[in-house]
Amino acid sequence: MDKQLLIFDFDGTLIDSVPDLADATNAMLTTLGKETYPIETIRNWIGNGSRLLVERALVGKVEVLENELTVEEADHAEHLFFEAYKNLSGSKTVAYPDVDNGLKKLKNAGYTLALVTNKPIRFVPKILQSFGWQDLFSEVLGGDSLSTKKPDPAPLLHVCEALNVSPEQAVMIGDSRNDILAGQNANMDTLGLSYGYNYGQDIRELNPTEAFDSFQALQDYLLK
Ligand SMILES: O=C(O)COP(=O)(O)O
Ligand SMILES: [Mg+2]
Repeated sequence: MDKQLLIFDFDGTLIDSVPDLADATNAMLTTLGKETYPIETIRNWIGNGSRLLVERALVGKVEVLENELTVEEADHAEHLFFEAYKNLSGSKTVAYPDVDNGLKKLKNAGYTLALVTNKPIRFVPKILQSFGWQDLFSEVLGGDSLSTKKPDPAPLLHVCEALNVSPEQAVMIGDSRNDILAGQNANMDTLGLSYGYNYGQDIRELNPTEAFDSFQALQDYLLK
């Protein structure tokens, strides 16, 4: 493939972090004396960063209506979630099959790698370190690194600028509509992965440039 820069999403693309995110969400709900949810429900609330995950858990559904929660209520719950996730993050999180090897092969093949996640940046270095990936990525941005997050194109364009690569030379790779829309909004090719978290919707419905059912298939395509 004639691209230079691969911008990866994190949760649902490289790592399966749902078990830890679900535990932290349920710990927060338990502290608040509220009903907890099964992991399969919580999986469909991931993708727009921690704040929206917390708000969705508080109302028990994906769509959070205006005025359904007070800012104070959501702030307090988010604080409880952060405390729980700080302790839990990484304990049940695993890399998807072939990701560890695949990332190293792609880097060795000459691609520049970057990471753009909607996860708050403070949780990212510890997880990268736990997989020994701290030196793989030339740029790493979290959901709160800039004033906007995916599906806004700003984080992707920021990475391109920092690495002096044009959007045409970059490709966004992710599991969620937020990744595909961010890439499309940045005028980049997009590669979708079907195994992650996309609100239960097939990633192909977002019309990515290509879509794959495994990291191995993605890797084969990129190394062709
Ligand atoms: O934190 C989230 O909501 C999702 O994170 P991601 O952007 O790495 O998939
Ligand atoms: Mg994701």
